[in-house]
Amino acid sequence: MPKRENYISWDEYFMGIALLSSMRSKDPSTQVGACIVSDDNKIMSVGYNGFPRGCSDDEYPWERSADCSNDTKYPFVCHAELNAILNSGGHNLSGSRIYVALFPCNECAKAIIQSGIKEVVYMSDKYAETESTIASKKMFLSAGVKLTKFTPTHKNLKISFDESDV
Ligand SMILES: Nc1nc(=O)n([C@H]2C[C@H](O)[C@@H](COP(=O)(O)O)O2)cc1CO
Ligand SMILES: [Zn+2]
Repeated sequence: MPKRENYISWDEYFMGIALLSSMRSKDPSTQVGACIVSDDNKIMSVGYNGFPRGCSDDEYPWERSADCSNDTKYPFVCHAELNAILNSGGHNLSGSRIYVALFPCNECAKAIIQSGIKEVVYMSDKYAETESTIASKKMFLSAGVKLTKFTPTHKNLKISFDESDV
C-alpha cells in the first residue's frame, strides 16, 4: 500500500500545537499560543497567554482599556512566548525555533533572543505598526534571529473527538 499523501507538514504540526494551546486562553479578545521545537523537531515546550499562577482569571481584569492601566489586563498577562520559555523547565533552548500565532512583542523578543531561540515562525502580524513590534524586529535583526511567516499547505485542520473517526 502506498503511504498517505495528505499528511501535515512539520510546520503545520507545530503551528497546530501552538493554536491548540491558544484555545486554553481566557483572554476574550486575543488568544495566543506558542510551541518551542528543537532543531531535530522535538517539542520542548508550549504556552499560551494568561495571568501568572495564583493570579485568578476571575479576579484580574480582562479589559483592554480603563482610566488606570492596572484596571486592564496588560500589566498582568504573561504572553504565550514567555510562558513557553518559562515552561521549558530550564532546558537549553539554543538553536530552537518558536512557533507563535502572533508576532512577538519587544519584551518577549528579548526573552527569545536571550534564551538562544534562532527562528520565529509566526502566523499573524496584526500589530506590525506598533512601536513594540517595530522594536522586536529591530532586535531580531541585530541578533540574527530568522523570521519566517507561516505558509500552510492546508487551509484548515479538523480535530474530531468522535471515537468513530479513529
Ligand atoms: N505576541 C503576543 N503574544 C501574546 O501572548 N499576546 C497576548 C497579550 C494579551 O493577552 C493578548 C493581546 O490582547 P489585545 O491587545 O489584542 O486585546 O495577547 C500579545 C502578543 C502581541 O505582541
Ligand atoms: Zn510578548
